[in-house]
Amino acid sequence: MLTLRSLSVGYPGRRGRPSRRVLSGLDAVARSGDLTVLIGPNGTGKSTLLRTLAGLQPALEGDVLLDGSPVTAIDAAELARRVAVVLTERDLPALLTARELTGLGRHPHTGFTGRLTAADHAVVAWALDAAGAAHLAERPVTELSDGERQRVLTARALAQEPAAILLDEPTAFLDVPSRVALMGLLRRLARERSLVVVVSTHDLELALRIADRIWLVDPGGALRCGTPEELTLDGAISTSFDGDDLSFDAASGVFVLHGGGSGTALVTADGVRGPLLERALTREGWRPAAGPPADLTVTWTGDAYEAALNGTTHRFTTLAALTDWARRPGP
Ligand SMILES: Nc1ncnc2c1ncn2[C@@H]1O[C@H](COP(=O)(O)OP(=O)(O)OP(=O)(O)O)[C@@H](O)[C@H]1O
Repeated sequence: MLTLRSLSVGYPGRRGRPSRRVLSGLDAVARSGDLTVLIGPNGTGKSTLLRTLAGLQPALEGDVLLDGSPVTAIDAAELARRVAVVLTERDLPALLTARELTGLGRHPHTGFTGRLTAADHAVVAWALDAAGAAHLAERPVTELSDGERQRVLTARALAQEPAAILLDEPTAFLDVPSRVALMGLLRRLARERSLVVVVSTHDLELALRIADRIWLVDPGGALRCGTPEELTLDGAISTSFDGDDLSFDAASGVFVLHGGGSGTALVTADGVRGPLLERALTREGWRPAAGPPADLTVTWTGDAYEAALNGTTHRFTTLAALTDWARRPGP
Protein backbone atom coordinates (compact mmCIF):
# COMPACT_ATOMS: atom_id res chain seq x y z
CA MET A 1 0.00 0.00 0.00
CA LEU A 2 0.95 3.63 -0.39
CA THR A 3 0.90 5.77 2.74
CA LEU A 4 1.11 9.54 3.11
CA ARG A 5 2.41 10.55 6.53
CA SER A 6 2.27 14.23 7.52
CA LEU A 7 3.11 14.98 3.91
CA SER A 8 3.59 18.51 2.58
CA VAL A 9 3.98 19.05 -1.15
CA GLY A 10 4.89 22.09 -3.18
CA TYR A 11 7.78 23.91 -4.77
CA PRO A 12 10.99 24.99 -3.04
CA GLY A 13 12.01 28.63 -3.50
CA ARG A 14 14.52 29.30 -6.25
CA ARG A 15 16.52 32.30 -7.40
CA GLY A 16 15.01 34.61 -4.85
CA ARG A 17 11.48 33.34 -5.34
CA PRO A 18 9.73 32.18 -2.17
CA SER A 19 8.86 28.53 -1.75
CA ARG A 20 5.27 27.55 -2.48
CA ARG A 21 3.60 25.06 -0.18
CA VAL A 22 0.60 23.66 -2.08
CA LEU A 23 -0.75 21.06 0.37
CA SER A 24 0.37 20.22 3.87
CA GLY A 25 -0.30 17.82 6.73
CA LEU A 26 -1.61 15.08 4.43
CA ASP A 27 -2.34 11.68 5.96
CA ALA A 28 -3.87 9.01 3.76
CA VAL A 29 -3.57 5.42 2.61
CA ALA A 30 -4.12 3.98 -0.86
CA ARG A 31 -4.60 0.25 -0.42
CA SER A 32 -3.53 -2.48 -2.80
CA GLY A 33 -6.54 -3.79 -4.65
CA ASP A 34 -8.43 -0.48 -4.48
CA LEU A 35 -9.03 2.07 -7.20
CA THR A 36 -8.27 5.35 -5.41
CA VAL A 37 -9.48 8.41 -7.30
CA LEU A 38 -8.05 11.84 -6.58
CA ILE A 39 -10.46 14.69 -7.21
CA GLY A 40 -10.55 18.38 -6.42
CA PRO A 41 -11.18 21.74 -8.06
CA ASN A 42 -8.62 23.25 -10.46
CA GLY A 43 -5.30 24.28 -9.01
CA THR A 44 -5.77 22.57 -5.64
CA GLY A 45 -2.62 20.47 -6.05
CA LYS A 46 -3.58 17.10 -7.50
CA SER A 47 -0.75 16.97 -10.04
CA THR A 48 1.75 18.25 -7.49
CA LEU A 49 0.68 15.50 -5.10
CA LEU A 50 0.86 12.76 -7.75
CA ARG A 51 4.32 13.90 -8.89
CA THR A 52 5.48 13.83 -5.29
CA LEU A 53 4.05 10.35 -4.74
CA ALA A 54 5.87 9.18 -7.85
CA GLY A 55 9.18 10.55 -6.56
CA LEU A 56 9.38 13.06 -9.46
CA GLN A 57 9.63 15.95 -7.03
CA PRO A 58 10.71 15.91 -3.39
CA ALA A 59 8.26 16.26 -0.54
CA LEU A 60 8.62 19.51 1.40
CA GLU A 61 7.95 17.61 4.63
CA GLY A 62 6.76 14.22 5.80
CA ASP A 63 6.91 10.86 4.07
CA VAL A 64 5.53 8.76 1.27
CA LEU A 65 5.75 5.07 2.19
CA LEU A 66 5.47 2.19 -0.25
CA ASP A 67 4.62 -0.99 1.62
CA GLY A 68 6.02 0.63 4.75
CA SER A 69 9.34 1.87 3.30
CA PRO A 70 9.92 5.56 2.61
CA VAL A 71 10.22 5.98 -1.18
CA THR A 72 13.30 8.12 -0.58
CA ALA A 73 15.01 5.01 0.86
CA ILE A 74 14.19 2.82 -2.16
CA ASP A 75 16.90 2.91 -4.81
CA ALA A 76 16.00 4.47 -8.16
CA ALA A 77 16.05 1.23 -10.19
CA GLU A 78 13.84 -0.55 -7.67
CA LEU A 79 11.43 2.39 -7.52
CA ALA A 80 11.24 2.39 -11.35
CA ARG A 81 10.19 -1.27 -11.21
CA ARG A 82 7.60 -0.75 -8.51
CA VAL A 83 5.95 2.56 -9.40
CA ALA A 84 4.61 3.52 -12.83
CA VAL A 85 3.50 7.04 -13.62
CA VAL A 86 1.27 8.31 -16.42
CA LEU A 87 1.38 12.07 -16.82
CA THR A 88 -0.30 14.12 -19.51
CA GLU A 89 2.73 14.05 -21.80
CA ARG A 90 2.56 15.48 -25.27
CA ASP A 91 6.24 15.37 -26.19
CA LEU A 92 6.94 11.76 -27.00
CA PRO A 93 10.05 10.40 -28.65
CA ALA A 94 9.68 10.75 -32.42
CA LEU A 95 10.10 7.69 -34.64
CA LEU A 96 8.81 5.21 -32.03
CA THR A 97 5.78 3.10 -32.72
CA ALA A 98 3.19 2.59 -30.02
CA ARG A 99 4.53 -0.94 -29.49
CA GLU A 100 8.07 0.37 -29.06
CA LEU A 101 6.94 3.07 -26.64
CA THR A 102 5.03 0.48 -24.64
CA GLY A 103 8.19 -1.65 -24.69
CA LEU A 104 9.99 1.16 -22.83
CA GLY A 105 7.83 0.21 -19.88
CA ARG A 106 9.79 -3.06 -19.69
CA HIS A 107 13.16 -1.31 -19.29
CA PRO A 108 13.28 -1.38 -15.49
CA HIS A 109 13.13 -5.19 -15.88
CA THR A 110 15.42 -5.79 -18.85
CA GLY A 111 18.78 -4.99 -17.33
CA PHE A 112 21.74 -3.34 -18.97
CA THR A 113 21.17 -4.23 -22.66
CA GLY A 114 17.54 -3.18 -22.70
CA ARG A 115 16.78 -6.10 -25.06
CA LEU A 116 13.26 -7.49 -24.77
CA THR A 117 12.82 -11.24 -24.42
CA ALA A 118 9.88 -13.19 -25.79
CA ALA A 119 8.30 -12.94 -22.33
CA ASP A 120 8.74 -9.13 -22.38
CA HIS A 121 7.12 -8.95 -25.83
CA ALA A 122 4.20 -10.97 -24.51
CA VAL A 123 3.74 -8.51 -21.63
CA VAL A 124 3.86 -5.60 -24.11
CA ALA A 125 1.19 -7.25 -26.26
CA TRP A 126 -0.95 -7.85 -23.18
CA ALA A 127 -0.52 -4.24 -22.02
CA LEU A 128 -1.49 -2.82 -25.44
CA ASP A 129 -4.52 -5.04 -25.52
CA ALA A 130 -5.55 -4.24 -21.93
CA ALA A 131 -5.33 -0.49 -22.59
CA GLY A 132 -7.42 -0.83 -25.75
CA ALA A 133 -4.43 0.13 -27.91
CA ALA A 134 -3.61 -3.13 -29.73
CA HIS A 135 -4.88 -1.69 -33.01
CA LEU A 136 -2.44 1.22 -32.66
CA ALA A 137 0.64 -0.94 -32.05
CA GLU A 138 2.47 -0.22 -35.32
CA ARG A 139 1.51 3.48 -35.55
CA PRO A 140 4.14 6.21 -34.92
CA VAL A 141 3.30 7.76 -31.54
CA THR A 142 3.71 11.30 -32.87
CA GLU A 143 0.80 10.67 -35.25
CA LEU A 144 -1.69 9.58 -32.59
CA SER A 145 -4.67 11.59 -31.43
CA ASP A 146 -4.74 12.78 -27.81
CA GLY A 147 -7.00 9.94 -26.76
CA GLU A 148 -4.98 7.33 -28.65
CA ARG A 149 -1.75 8.61 -27.11
CA GLN A 150 -3.30 8.37 -23.64
CA ARG A 151 -4.10 4.71 -24.20
CA VAL A 152 -0.55 3.98 -25.30
CA LEU A 153 0.90 5.80 -22.28
CA THR A 154 -1.37 3.71 -20.09
CA ALA A 155 -0.14 0.59 -21.89
CA ARG A 156 3.46 1.61 -21.20
CA ALA A 157 2.66 1.88 -17.47
CA LEU A 158 0.95 -1.52 -17.48
CA ALA A 159 3.91 -3.08 -19.30
CA GLN A 160 6.04 -2.03 -16.38
CA GLU A 161 4.08 -4.49 -14.19
CA PRO A 162 4.41 -2.18 -11.21
CA ALA A 163 3.10 -2.56 -7.67
CA ALA A 164 1.67 0.96 -7.84
CA ILE A 165 0.41 2.95 -10.78
CA LEU A 166 -0.24 6.69 -10.58
CA LEU A 167 -2.11 8.42 -13.36
CA ASP A 168 -2.73 12.14 -13.79
CA GLU A 169 -5.99 12.76 -15.66
CA PRO A 170 -5.72 9.76 -17.98
CA THR A 171 -9.31 10.21 -19.13
CA ALA A 172 -8.96 13.88 -20.06
CA PHE A 173 -8.96 13.35 -23.83
CA LEU A 174 -11.11 10.25 -24.04
CA ASP A 175 -14.66 9.97 -25.27
CA VAL A 176 -17.25 8.88 -22.72
CA PRO A 177 -17.28 5.11 -23.44
CA SER A 178 -13.46 5.09 -23.44
CA ARG A 179 -13.36 6.92 -20.09
CA VAL A 180 -15.63 4.39 -18.50
CA ALA A 181 -13.65 1.55 -20.09
CA LEU A 182 -10.28 2.90 -18.88
CA MET A 183 -11.51 3.49 -15.33
CA GLY A 184 -13.09 0.03 -15.37
CA LEU A 185 -9.80 -1.46 -16.56
CA LEU A 186 -7.87 0.31 -13.79
CA ARG A 187 -10.28 -0.95 -11.17
CA ARG A 188 -10.08 -4.48 -12.54
CA LEU A 189 -6.28 -4.37 -12.58
CA ALA A 190 -6.21 -3.06 -9.03
CA ARG A 191 -8.35 -5.96 -7.89
CA GLU A 192 -6.95 -8.79 -10.00
CA ARG A 193 -3.28 -7.85 -9.59
CA SER A 194 -3.55 -6.32 -6.12
CA LEU A 195 -2.13 -3.04 -7.38
CA VAL A 196 -2.18 0.34 -5.74
CA VAL A 197 -3.90 2.57 -8.32
CA VAL A 198 -4.23 6.31 -7.74
CA VAL A 199 -5.78 8.27 -10.56
CA SER A 200 -6.73 11.93 -10.74
CA THR A 201 -9.68 13.08 -12.77
CA HIS A 202 -12.10 15.95 -13.25
CA ASP A 203 -14.79 13.48 -14.19
CA LEU A 204 -16.49 13.67 -10.84
CA GLU A 205 -19.61 11.72 -11.67
CA LEU A 206 -17.59 8.82 -13.05
CA ALA A 207 -15.20 8.98 -10.09
CA LEU A 208 -18.06 8.72 -7.61
CA ARG A 209 -19.56 5.80 -9.48
CA ILE A 210 -16.43 3.75 -9.94
CA ALA A 211 -13.89 4.55 -7.19
CA ASP A 212 -13.33 2.28 -4.21
CA ARG A 213 -11.87 5.23 -2.32
CA ILE A 214 -11.89 8.93 -3.04
CA TRP A 215 -9.16 11.35 -2.07
CA LEU A 216 -10.74 14.77 -2.25
CA VAL A 217 -8.57 17.86 -2.09
CA ASP A 218 -11.00 20.42 -0.79
CA PRO A 219 -10.69 24.14 -1.52
CA GLY A 220 -9.17 24.66 1.95
CA GLY A 221 -6.31 22.32 1.04
CA ALA A 222 -7.38 19.43 3.26
CA LEU A 223 -7.34 15.88 1.90
CA ARG A 224 -10.64 14.15 2.67
CA CYS A 225 -10.57 10.37 2.24
CA GLY A 226 -13.43 7.91 2.16
CA THR A 227 -15.80 5.96 0.01
CA PRO A 228 -17.77 8.02 -2.53
CA GLU A 229 -20.91 7.57 -0.44
CA GLU A 230 -19.24 8.69 2.81
CA LEU A 231 -17.91 11.87 1.24
CA THR A 232 -21.28 12.56 -0.37
CA LEU A 233 -23.18 12.01 2.88
CA ASP A 234 -20.92 14.21 4.98
CA GLY A 235 -21.29 17.05 2.46
CA ALA A 236 -17.61 17.14 1.42
CA ILE A 237 -18.46 16.78 -2.28
CA SER A 238 -21.05 19.57 -2.24
CA THR A 239 -18.82 21.89 -0.24
CA SER A 240 -16.02 21.47 -2.74
CA PHE A 241 -17.87 21.64 -6.03
CA ASP A 242 -21.20 23.43 -5.66
CA GLY A 243 -21.33 26.75 -7.46
CA ASP A 244 -23.85 29.50 -8.03
CA ASP A 245 -25.36 27.72 -11.03
CA LEU A 246 -24.64 24.11 -10.25
CA SER A 247 -25.09 21.79 -7.32
CA PHE A 248 -24.40 18.15 -6.62
CA ASP A 249 -27.48 16.01 -6.21
CA ALA A 250 -26.48 13.35 -3.71
CA ALA A 251 -29.26 10.91 -4.53
CA SER A 252 -28.65 10.73 -8.27
CA GLY A 253 -24.89 11.37 -8.06
CA VAL A 254 -24.95 13.96 -10.81
CA PHE A 255 -24.61 17.72 -10.99
CA VAL A 256 -27.77 19.66 -11.63
CA LEU A 257 -28.24 23.18 -12.86
CA HIS A 258 -30.08 25.31 -10.37
CA GLY A 259 -33.60 26.00 -11.39
CA GLY A 260 -34.09 29.69 -11.93
CA GLY A 261 -36.92 31.82 -10.72
CA SER A 262 -39.76 30.33 -12.75
CA GLY A 263 -41.14 28.35 -9.83
CA THR A 264 -41.62 24.70 -8.93
CA ALA A 265 -42.60 21.98 -11.39
CA LEU A 266 -44.13 18.60 -10.68
CA VAL A 267 -43.75 15.95 -13.34
CA THR A 268 -45.83 12.82 -13.79
CA ALA A 269 -44.45 10.47 -16.44
CA ASP A 270 -43.34 6.88 -16.41
CA GLY A 271 -39.91 5.40 -17.12
CA VAL A 272 -37.00 7.51 -18.21
CA ARG A 273 -39.38 10.18 -19.54
CA GLY A 274 -39.90 11.53 -15.98
CA PRO A 275 -36.25 12.41 -15.21
CA LEU A 276 -35.74 13.70 -18.77
CA LEU A 277 -38.75 15.99 -18.44
CA GLU A 278 -37.42 17.27 -15.11
CA ARG A 279 -34.05 17.92 -16.67
CA ALA A 280 -35.59 19.85 -19.56
CA LEU A 281 -37.73 21.95 -17.22
CA THR A 282 -34.78 22.62 -14.90
CA ARG A 283 -32.81 23.90 -17.89
CA GLU A 284 -35.67 26.29 -18.58
CA GLY A 285 -35.62 27.68 -15.05
CA TRP A 286 -38.04 25.44 -13.12
CA ARG A 287 -37.23 23.74 -9.82
CA PRO A 288 -38.38 20.10 -9.55
CA ALA A 289 -40.95 19.60 -6.79
CA ALA A 290 -40.94 16.37 -4.78
CA GLY A 291 -44.75 16.42 -4.52
CA PRO A 292 -47.79 18.71 -4.74
CA PRO A 293 -48.40 21.57 -4.60
CA ALA A 294 -46.32 22.97 -7.46
CA ASP A 295 -46.61 26.07 -9.64
CA LEU A 296 -46.49 24.00 -12.82
CA THR A 297 -47.62 20.41 -13.27
CA VAL A 298 -46.71 18.43 -16.36
CA THR A 299 -48.30 15.08 -17.09
CA TRP A 300 -47.47 12.66 -19.90
CA THR A 301 -50.79 11.21 -21.01
CA GLY A 302 -49.38 8.60 -23.36
CA ASP A 303 -49.61 10.73 -26.48
CA ALA A 304 -49.10 14.32 -25.26
CA TYR A 305 -47.74 16.49 -22.46
CA GLU A 306 -50.34 18.39 -20.48
CA ALA A 307 -48.96 21.41 -18.66
CA ALA A 308 -51.15 23.08 -16.05
CA LEU A 309 -50.19 26.59 -14.98
CA ASN A 310 -52.33 29.22 -13.21
CA GLY A 311 -55.54 27.27 -13.81
CA THR A 312 -54.97 26.81 -17.57
CA THR A 313 -53.95 23.55 -19.20
CA HIS A 314 -51.79 23.54 -22.32
CA ARG A 315 -51.29 20.51 -24.54
CA PHE A 316 -48.07 19.72 -26.43
CA THR A 317 -47.42 16.74 -28.67
CA THR A 318 -43.63 17.03 -28.55
CA LEU A 319 -41.14 17.53 -25.75
CA ALA A 320 -39.45 20.27 -27.78
CA ALA A 321 -42.71 22.24 -27.98
CA LEU A 322 -43.27 21.86 -24.24
CA THR A 323 -39.70 22.96 -23.53
CA ASP A 324 -40.02 26.06 -25.73
CA TRP A 325 -43.25 27.03 -24.00
CA ALA A 326 -41.76 26.38 -20.52
CA ARG A 327 -39.02 28.93 -21.24
CA ARG A 328 -41.59 31.73 -21.66
CA PRO A 329 -44.94 30.30 -20.61
CA GLY A 330 -47.74 32.20 -22.28
CA PRO A 331 -51.41 31.68 -22.78
N1 LIG B 1 6.47 24.51 -11.10
C1 LIG B 1 5.67 25.19 -10.27
N2 LIG B 1 6.16 26.15 -9.44
C2 LIG B 1 5.37 26.83 -8.58
N3 LIG B 1 4.05 26.63 -8.47
C3 LIG B 1 3.48 25.68 -9.24
C4 LIG B 1 4.26 24.91 -10.18
N4 LIG B 1 3.44 24.05 -10.82
C5 LIG B 1 2.21 24.27 -10.31
N5 LIG B 1 2.23 25.24 -9.37
C6 LIG B 1 1.10 25.76 -8.56
O1 LIG B 1 0.71 24.76 -7.63
C7 LIG B 1 -0.71 24.78 -7.45
C8 LIG B 1 -1.24 23.38 -7.69
O2 LIG B 1 -1.07 23.05 -9.05
P1 LIG B 1 -1.43 21.60 -9.61
O3 LIG B 1 -1.08 21.57 -11.05
O4 LIG B 1 -0.83 20.58 -8.72
O5 LIG B 1 -3.02 21.60 -9.37
P2 LIG B 1 -4.12 20.60 -9.95
O6 LIG B 1 -5.06 20.32 -8.83
O7 LIG B 1 -3.47 19.44 -10.60
O8 LIG B 1 -4.80 21.55 -11.01
P3 LIG B 1 -5.73 21.20 -12.29
O9 LIG B 1 -6.98 20.56 -11.74
O10 LIG B 1 -5.99 22.54 -12.86
O11 LIG B 1 -4.95 20.29 -13.20
C9 LIG B 1 -1.26 25.81 -8.43
O12 LIG B 1 -1.54 26.99 -7.73
C10 LIG B 1 -0.14 26.01 -9.41
O13 LIG B 1 -0.15 27.32 -9.90
